[in-house]
Amino acid sequence: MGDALMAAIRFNDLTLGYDRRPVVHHLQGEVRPGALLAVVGPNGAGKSTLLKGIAGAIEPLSGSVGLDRGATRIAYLPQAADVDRRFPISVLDLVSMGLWRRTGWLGGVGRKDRDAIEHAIAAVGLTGFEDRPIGALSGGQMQRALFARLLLQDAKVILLDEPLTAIDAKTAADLLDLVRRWNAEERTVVAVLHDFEIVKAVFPETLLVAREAIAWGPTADVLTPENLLKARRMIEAPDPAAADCRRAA
Ligand SMILES: Nc1ncnc2c1ncn2[C@@H]1O[C@H](COP(=O)(O)OP(=O)(O)OP(=O)(O)O)[C@@H](O)[C@H]1O
Repeated sequence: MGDALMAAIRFNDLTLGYDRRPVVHHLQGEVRPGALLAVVGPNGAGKSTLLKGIAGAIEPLSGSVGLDRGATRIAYLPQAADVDRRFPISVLDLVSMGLWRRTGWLGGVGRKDRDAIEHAIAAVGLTGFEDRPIGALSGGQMQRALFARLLLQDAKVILLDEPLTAIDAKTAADLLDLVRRWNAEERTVVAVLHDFEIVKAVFPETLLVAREAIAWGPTADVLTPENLLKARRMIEAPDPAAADCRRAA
């Protein structure tokens, strides 16, 4: 019971996949509250799948993700490619969605909420863009708007799937400042990233996945040439763990 309170996210022999085909196998471990954890690995390693599993967007094939869904609010930023920007809404509408949990679909937005929305938009440098349709934003501006929505969600656990991909250096630096701010506020941040320089500079802890956890711990201990080679080999080889899973089933 005491232990349960110590973890923000707990993986209990977690296997995730699609159509009964496992992608991430037998993950075990826990993310402590307030952790700043990078998830890295080759393309197709299962990083996005893992975030979807934590967010509850997909059900485990076996095992479980332990979190107190009632008490722990989760905010999830999907990969940019998964966000439909043809949806005809303005920046203001998009950012305001961060308050839906509080206001409900038809709930009124009071003065305090309007201030909070304004602050969030200012915090990501989008003041003046409020009425712009999201389809008319650059990739970087869209990512700023999505971060403003995350700010309003006020979640204890924040999941970011490749938040800095195809983003210029200035925007990346601004968004990383928000990540640092969340960390200072003792929120738990789990981010899928491909840029190891950013991981080393900002994320003290790293999980290297390639179908399974190859290494998990302090970033410098995880991002070694040996571990990265092991991860690449794991992805390039036929999937032996899938056979293991069938045997275990
Ligand atoms: N909706 C889906 N249905 C079936 N298979 C899927 C689905 N989404 C992902 N996969 C498969 O699961 C595996 C892991 O994909 P995932 O997107 O989790 O990897 P990733 O590590 O995030 O990769 P990348 O770095 O390329 O984004 C891949 O083989 C992929 O083809």
